[in-house]
Parts: sequence; C-alpha cells; structure tokens
Amino acid sequence: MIIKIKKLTVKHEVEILKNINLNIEKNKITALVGSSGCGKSTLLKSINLMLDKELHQEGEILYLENNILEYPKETLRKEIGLVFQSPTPLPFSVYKNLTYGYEYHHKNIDNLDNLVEKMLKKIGLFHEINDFNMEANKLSGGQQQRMCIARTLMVNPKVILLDEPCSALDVKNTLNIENLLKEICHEYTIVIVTHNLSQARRISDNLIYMEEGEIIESGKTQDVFNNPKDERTKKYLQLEKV
Ligand SMILES: Nc1ncnc2c1ncn2[C@@H]1O[C@H](COP(=O)(O)OP(=O)(O)OP(=O)(O)O)[C@@H](O)[C@H]1O
Repeated sequence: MIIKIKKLTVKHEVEILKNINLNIEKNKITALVGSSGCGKSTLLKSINLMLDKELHQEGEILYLENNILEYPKETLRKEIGLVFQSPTPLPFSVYKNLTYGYEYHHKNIDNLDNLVEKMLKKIGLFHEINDFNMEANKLSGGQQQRMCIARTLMVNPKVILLDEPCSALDVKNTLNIENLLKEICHEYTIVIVTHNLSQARRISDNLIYMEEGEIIESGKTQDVFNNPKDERTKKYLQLEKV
C-alpha cells in the first residue's frame, strides 16, 4: 500500500470527512465515486496537503509509511501530483508548461528537449502539434488536459491524483485520457475522482463509494459493481444505466 489513511476527519462547522480509513494500492487505478458534495475533492486535497486553511484535520495520512506532514510540501507534491477538473495551462508555451516544474526540481538539466519529446509522445500530443513554442492556451480543451497530465508526469511523481479530469471533455478526448491512464498505470499509482460510473468501471482496479463524508464501500471495482454489499452502494451504482 503506497498511501494509508487512518481515522481522517476534516471539519469546518460540520464534518466534511468522517473517520476515513483507506489504503491505496500501488500501481493501480483507484476510482472515487459518490454524489456531489460527499467529500471526494476534499479527500484528494488532503492527500496532497492542499486543504483550505479554514478546515481542521484530524487523523493521519501515510505516504510510503511516513506521515505526509513530515515531508516538505514541495517534495510531497512532486511525489504526489494533482490534476484538476478544468485544464490549468500556465500562460506560456507548451514547452515551458512542461519544463517549468522540472527546472524547479532539477539542478542539472540535460536532454530536456528529449524528455519533452518523450512526454509529448506518451500523452499522444507529439504528432498533434507542430510547434512546441505555441501558446498552451491555444490548444483544444482535451489537448490542454493531456498537456497538464504530461506536466505532472514531467516531475516523475509516484502518485497522480485526478479530480474529474474528463468533465470538460468530449467522448473522444475522454477516451484518449482513459487510454493514457491505462497505459501509464503500471508505472504510477492513480486515484481518480469521477462522476462517470461507466468510466470508473472501464478503467479502475479498485472502487471507493462515498456518501456524506463517509466511505460506504470499497473493494475491487468488478466486485463492487457486480456484488455491492451495501444497499446504498447498490442504489448509487444503478445510476450507471440512467
Ligand atoms: N473550505 C471549505 N469551507 C467549508 N466547507 C467546505 C470547504 N471545502 C469544501 N467544503 C464542503 O465540503 C463538502 C464536500 O466538498 P467536496 O468538494 O469535497 O465534494 P465533492 O464530493 O468533491 O463534490 P463535487 O462532486 O460536486 O465536486 C461540501 O459540502 C462543501 O461545501
């Protein structure tokens, strides 16, 4: 287990996450599903030390057996990357978007062009754009989102957290991202929040179903879909067909 969450509670005036106990399996895709407002994004943010300041957290999150609070924030975020719902290109060229974080983390920079090329090939952008010096915000939404994933991969994280990465994308771009995640999942641990239950079924190895800040059920995706143990999970997963 690469991440272990123990008795995690996050509260403001009310509890947003309630006594979350969870293990994230290494080099697998874990999908986090549940109704709007159940706490999925809050859970992702807490793993990445990105919780809003006004929120109070109890319990612990271990990354590689160490409490995440023991890591300098930059180190932890290099190891655990977060990709947001909408693409977040920096106001630079595609090339600089990819190299920005890398240059921050590395002193000896050799073969950066090769690395950029390798990464763009990995995410399927290399043959789609002619000029890497073009402004990143000129890319289509789907291309921007893939570029943001590449930017995260550039700093060589071990874990990638994705918060509804396909919600702004059409079917073709959604499938592009899904294929990409399936291709890279042997090298990375992936946790994805999605409202798309068919997507969760297609790409994830493990599934977590949340309701009102609690984990109702978790397990192997196929098992949870085929044989949900809790009535609430069963009812929610039936929405896949709606
Ligand atoms: N900084 C904050 N202050 C107060 N309440 C917050 C804060 N951040 C989140 N919340 C509340 O916590 C709850 C969970 O929010 P969260 O964004 O984690 O849900 P979610 O499951 O990701 O929802 P969605 O699927 O709509 O993105 C919501 O009721 C939200 O209003």
